[in-house]
Amino acid sequence: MTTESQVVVHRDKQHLADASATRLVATLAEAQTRGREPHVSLTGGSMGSAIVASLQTARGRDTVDWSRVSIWWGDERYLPAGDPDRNDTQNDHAGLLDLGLDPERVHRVPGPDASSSAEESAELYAAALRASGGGEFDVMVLGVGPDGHVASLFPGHPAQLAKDAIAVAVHDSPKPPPDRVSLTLECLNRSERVWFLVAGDDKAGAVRDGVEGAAPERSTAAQVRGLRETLWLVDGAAAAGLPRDRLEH
Ligand SMILES: O=C1O[C@H](COP(=O)(O)O)[C@@H](O)[C@H](O)[C@H]1O
Repeated sequence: MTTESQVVVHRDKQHLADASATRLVATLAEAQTRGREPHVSLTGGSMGSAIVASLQTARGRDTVDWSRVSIWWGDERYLPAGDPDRNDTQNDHAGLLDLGLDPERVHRVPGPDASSSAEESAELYAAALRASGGGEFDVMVLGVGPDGHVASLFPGHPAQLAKDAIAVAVHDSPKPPPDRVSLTLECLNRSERVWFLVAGDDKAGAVRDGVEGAAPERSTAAQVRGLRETLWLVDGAAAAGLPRDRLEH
């Protein structure tokens, strides 16, 4: 845990998605200026597709060489390629592939059509991360569930406690579908920048717990910090449980 978290509040979900997309573009462009070939981890859920959709029209979009950006996911529902409930399918439908990415650098979590089990999928995904240099992300984008989960690591679930692993199989997920693959806390915590994207009043408690550093049984989000930056990018409704002196606008 290396950085203090900052909270940035946006007017509503759309402004949050648009501002986060602009922030991502600026961060990637700056990394490329330094000669980096950046790695970004995307998220599923309500904000996952919102930021991808906003990237289509984000200011400065063309300053990024998207063909040299590597894309990963923090978690995936263990379903076949193209299943509408997969996070990557939802991001694809939001326009991910219209950005000009190199398909070789879009690293999808294998589903049951490409692996024999969620365990094997996690191993294959971890191997792909190791082959790419070890699973250190420039930007880790995370949604947060109302129960405080990030990726597919649910508070109190055994997968949350996985050690010495990059990725882990998750069974009996409290949120459907039951079988998933997730990056581990150890891996999430090797990201330069961690950005939590959260909108909606049903998430106000999860945001408060995450920002205030609640225990693992209550909040997985609270266990994740970026090496260089930890940002809670939220809308006004999701920020409702926080003291005013924690907020930036
Ligand atoms: O199932 C998932 O849920 C979380 C949060 O989703 P939301 O719809 O409550 O915003 C998401 O971040 C994760 O990637 C996904 O698999």
